[in-house]
Amino acid sequence: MTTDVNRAPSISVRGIGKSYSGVSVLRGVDLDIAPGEVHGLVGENGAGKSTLLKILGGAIRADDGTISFDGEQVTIASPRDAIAHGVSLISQEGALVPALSVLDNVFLAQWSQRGSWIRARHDKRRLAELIELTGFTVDPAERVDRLPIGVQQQVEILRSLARGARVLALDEPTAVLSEHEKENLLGLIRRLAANGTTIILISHFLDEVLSVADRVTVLRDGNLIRTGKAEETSPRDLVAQMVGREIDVLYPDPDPVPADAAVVLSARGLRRGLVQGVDLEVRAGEILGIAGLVGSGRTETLRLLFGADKATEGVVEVDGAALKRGTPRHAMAAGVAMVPESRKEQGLVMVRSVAENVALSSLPGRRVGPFVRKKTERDAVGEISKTVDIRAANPAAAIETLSGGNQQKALFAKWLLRSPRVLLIDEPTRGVDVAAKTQIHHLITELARDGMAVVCVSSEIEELLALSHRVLVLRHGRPVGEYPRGTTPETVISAAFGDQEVSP
Ligand SMILES: Nc1ncnc2c1ncn2[C@@H]1O[C@H](COP(=O)(O)OP(=O)(O)OP(=O)(O)O)[C@@H](O)[C@H]1O
Repeated sequence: MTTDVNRAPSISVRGIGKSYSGVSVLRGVDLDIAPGEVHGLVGENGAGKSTLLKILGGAIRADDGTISFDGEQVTIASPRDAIAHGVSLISQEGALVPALSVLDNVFLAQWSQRGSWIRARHDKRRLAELIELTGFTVDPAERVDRLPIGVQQQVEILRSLARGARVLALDEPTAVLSEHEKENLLGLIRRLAANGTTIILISHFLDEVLSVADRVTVLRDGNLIRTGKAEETSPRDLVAQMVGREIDVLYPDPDPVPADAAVVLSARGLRRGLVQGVDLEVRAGEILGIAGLVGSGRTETLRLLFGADKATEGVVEVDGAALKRGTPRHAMAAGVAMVPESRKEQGLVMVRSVAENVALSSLPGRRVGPFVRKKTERDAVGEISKTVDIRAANPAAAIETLSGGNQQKALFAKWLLRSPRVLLIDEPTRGVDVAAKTQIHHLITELARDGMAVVCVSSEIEELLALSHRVLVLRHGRPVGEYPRGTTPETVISAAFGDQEVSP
């Protein structure tokens, strides 16, 4: 072997193919990546991006094709093989041991190699160095299951670096990050690449990919459409290549809220944990956005509104009647639905089918809305799946076999089937491709037009300002301002930061 083990290899992928149950999801993919290159990978939900990365990371095996490093063909049959070649995959699913500390997770795989006390001292020092290098703020002693998703991802990156990764494959790493954290991560990617690490980056944020990548590859329906230099490519070009035609990805404007629209949802003095006294009102036909930094109490506020957590103080009212018991069952009976942040932990049963998951929330006694009226359940599930454009091999396919973005759409469909009066949505378009994102925005504006009251939390300030009639900004669990449509993102971001300095 002539490969210098410390240097990132050039990667050559030839004729990679993969099928599931006879359905081809990657076809004859040829790709060359230079050492130290940042290579962007884009495409619609289900295009095959994660599949390609999982093949390089040894999580799955290709049916056809070869992979070579520095001209030598290699076999990557398992994650262990990939790590031995210096390839580290950070997947959408995450791969940490929940009950262990950050330190233990970072060095777990290397435990057998050294005596325990030497290990402890060496590992602590090494982790401190890596934390400094990356600029992450992670407590080495904290259990990883107590950390927000964005920080868990940082732990995975630290683990990859501790293993000496020469190729870092990142599957939608910024989907779970706030604007500020995104900038940090993109800065780190640039620094790592400048030091010779090869980075493969999947993202639905096309501006972001173009800003950090040297070259970008577009996949569509399992085919490689084009690899081009980032500096010669625009987001519009990428969308056209991803979708196969020119499309408009402008956000729709919501209709004005009728002057006489009644208040459907109101909350006064909500408190629990991070939430330190939130008041809000949403009228029929209104979309209220909630913005704030990670830890500002955005998600926690939605959970209190839904009764997923019980408020220690305060009241929530729907149509003027208090939700006394503060449980999800009670909220649902009053017509409140919630699309949660984490599709895995809170929303979907991964081993059950798309149809079962979508139908799961339609318990006896649900309200009969436009999607269900005069239809059998199966037809209704089929129709709603079409409306949000869930791309699955068939409705009987298990949710875990869907691409990440399509899982998100299934989660959305599940709650729409109930035709709620109040829709609470946390990060509605996380992991969703640009075209599908516009569809979801249209859908939310249509639901508001039909009189639904919508509360939407999103880390994407621009999305929030485009979608909402008003944006409420939370800081340290309290509302610190309310902004109408047309406000600049910078204004909202500085309100979210408060007296802290706003990063440019
Ligand atoms: N284990 C599996 N069994 C069956 N089909 C699968 C399995 N894993 C993935 N697929 C299918 O392969 C196709 C490609 O999925 P992949 O996850 O690679 O898409 P993606 O481009 O990463 O999408 P996203 O942007 O939504 O993450 C999808 O149609 C998906 O349903």
